[in-house]
Order: sequence, then structure tokens, then C-alpha cells
Amino acid sequence: MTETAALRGPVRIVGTGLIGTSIGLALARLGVVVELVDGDPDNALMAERIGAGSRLVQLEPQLVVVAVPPDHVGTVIAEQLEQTDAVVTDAASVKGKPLADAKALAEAAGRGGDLTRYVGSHPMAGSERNGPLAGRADLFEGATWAITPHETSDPAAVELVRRLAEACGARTVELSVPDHDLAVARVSHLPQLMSSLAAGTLVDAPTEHLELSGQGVRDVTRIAASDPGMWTQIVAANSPALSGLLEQIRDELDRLLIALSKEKTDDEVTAVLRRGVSGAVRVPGKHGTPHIELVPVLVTIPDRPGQLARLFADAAASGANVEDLRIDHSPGRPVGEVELAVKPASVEQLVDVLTERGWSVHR
Ligand SMILES: NC(=O)C1=CN([C@@H]2O[C@H](COP(=O)(O)OP(=O)(O)OC[C@H]3O[C@@H](n4cnc5c(N)ncnc54)[C@H](O)[C@@H]3O)[C@@H](O)[C@H]2O)C=CC1
Ligand SMILES: O=C(O)C(=O)Cc1ccc(O)cc1
Repeated sequence: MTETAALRGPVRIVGTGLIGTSIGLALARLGVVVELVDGDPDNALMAERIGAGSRLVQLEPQLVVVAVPPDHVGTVIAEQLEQTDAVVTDAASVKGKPLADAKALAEAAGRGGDLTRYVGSHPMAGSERNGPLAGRADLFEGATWAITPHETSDPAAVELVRRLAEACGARTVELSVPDHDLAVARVSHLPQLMSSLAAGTLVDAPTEHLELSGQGVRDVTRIAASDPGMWTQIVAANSPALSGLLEQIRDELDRLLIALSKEKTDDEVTAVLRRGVSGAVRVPGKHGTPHIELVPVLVTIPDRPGQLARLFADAAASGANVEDLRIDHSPGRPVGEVELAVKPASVEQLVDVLTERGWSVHR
């Protein structure tokens, strides 16, 4: 294959968990024929029932998407290259190890390590949940999808994988395999470990301490709920890139501890916090667009039916576009707090209109 083909299907998905099912749902709604395969028959059945495709497709696949845990990806890629004439891609969170595994297996099978029909990829969207029931047709809409061709990937295969990502609503970024693994160590794998470490300190915390939890600790610990089995595989497969970052954090923690043991600690602590601000503003905003500074507007809201709808209607009446939203409701309290994030130009009008309409607003 060298001629660029449209994505017409069938697309075979091997691994119908969160990612495989979400890809199936996105393609099935475009009318692409999707074949669902999973080592666990219950998962394939569940994915079929929720409309991600069919377990029985007679036609040969044009494209195979491997969405199984990282340790199994290389084997399944090699099997699919062997059993089909299709282009094969995978969705694994790390790209170096699956490529090396698939190459070694293709060599052992006497195919001279030929991987021209294979192109790695990685949708940069997901969640802390797993399994087919967590799948969503819109999971990848507006997300970035990394495409990681290797030295012998056929350009037409690269193009077909790009079309898969675009069909799922994502924007694509092409990276080499080593660059990808360094990048995700920074933006995904280290944040996962930091979240797990922070959440781990809560295991022995007294309940009355946990009752003081607010949005900050919820934000920092959300991804700590991710599947430990899957993440052990991701971290182990990307250990060289991650080790360098962990060493950097260890050095910074050492410096912070020394500073805290001194009488006057302000400068060192401020330096750590300032560096954090500088890093945080570099994280691109939603849909991969450059980060826009948003202003949070906090509104106290009675815990009664219909209040959120009324608040949104009043916000819309001010002309403000709500860019992001957070709801913080403390169990047992009759009120909650809603944080509306809006562009700086909309803040004044939003606060005026909401206050006029009787909301308790603070910035
Ligand atoms: N969870 C996330 O947020 C993201 C995960 N990924 C990557 O996507 C891949 C899948 O992850 P999830 O969908 O979250 O996992 P999941 O645990 O929800 O689903 C994995 C599925 O693969 C099946 N499976 C395992 N070994 C198999 C084999 N040898 N043959 C056939 N089926 C097999 C399991 O039965 C399960 O249904 C992983 O490689 C992960 O690194 C990529 C982006 C985001
Ligand atoms: O839930 C989140 O915010 C994530 O970051 C999900 C995620 C997990 C693993 C990946 O390889 C990519 C994305």
C-alpha cells in the first residue's frame, strides 16, 4: 500500500475498554463498520450492546486499532500484522516499548521485522475510569491525538491513522517515538505519579481532616483513582524518561525540606510557588488552543432543583460565555458554590447582572 485511502472501514478494534469502545462509538456514528474483539468476551458484548460496533464482521479490516494494556500491545500488533493486510495502529500511552516488542516478534516470525503497515498513535484524552461502560462517542472531540511514525512506516498508513483521529474529532500532532515518550513523561505520567503520591498521604488521615477537603485536593487527586494495573505498565514502559523527571523533583523536594528547616524560609518557598505559576500558565487551554487567562467568578447557590438552570440563564443574559465550570457542594450543607470561568472582558458585566438578579457573587 502506498496510495492514500479514505477511511472507509471496516475498522477492527482489539481491546474494547474505555479507549477502544470510545473509538468504536465515534466511528459507528459516522456509519463506519466496526468489528469488536476483546480477550474478555463480556467486554466485547458490552461494547456491542452500547453501539460501538459488532462482534461479527465478515469483511477484512482496512484498519486495526489495538487498544489493550501496554504490556500486551506489541504482541497484538504483531498478530494483527500477521493475520491481516490492514494498516495497524495502537492507542497505548507509551510508544517505544510496543514498537520494540512488535519488531522483535516480527523478526522472530521470520518477517524480517517488517512493520511498514504499523503506525503508532496515542489519543491524549481518557479518564480515570476503565472498561467499555466508561466509553463515550465524544471522548476525543477537541483533543490532541499524537501520531508516531517509525522509520519504515508507509506514508499512506500514516495518513490513514491521521484520518482515524480526525474522524474521532481530534487534532493530530506528529512526533517521533522517543519525543513522544519524553513529552508524555512530562505532561501525563509524572502528573499521574504526583497525584497518586498526594492522594496516598490521605490513606491514614482522620475523617475529620478529610471533611475539610475542598476543590484543590479534589483536583490534585482525581487521576489518582486511575487503574493501578494499567499505570504500573505505563510507568514501567516509560521508566527512562520518568526517572530523569523524578530525580529533578527529588532535588527540589530536598531543597524545600532544607529551606523549611531554616528560620527564614520565605524566599525558597516563594521561588517554588513562582516556578509553579510559570509552568501552569504554559499548559495549553481546552481544544489545544493557546492558554487564555480565565477569571473565576464564584456564586453561592441554594441546593434546590432548578437553581443551576436559573444561574446559567442569568449568566447568558449578561452576554458572558462560560468557558469552564466547577461545582463544589459540601455534603450536608444547604448551599453549594459554583465557579464560572469567563474571559476577563466578560467579568464586570457578569458580576453586575448576577448581583442585580439576587445572586451572592464573589471573585
Ligand atoms: N485510560 C486512559 O485514559 C487512556 C488509555 N490509553 C491507552 O489505551 C489502551 C487501553 O486503555 P483503556 O481502554 O483505558 O483500558 P481498559 O482496561 O478500559 O480496556 C482494555 C481492554 O483490553 C482487553 N484486553 C487486555 N488484553 C488483551 C489482549 N491480549 N487481547 C485482547 N483484548 C485484551 C481487556 O479485556 C479490556 O477490555 C492502553 O494501552 C492505554 O495505555 C490511551 C489514552 C488514554
Ligand atoms: O483523565 C485524564 O485527565 C487523563 O489525562 C487521561 C489520560 C490517561 C492516559 C493517557 O495516556 C492519556 C490521557
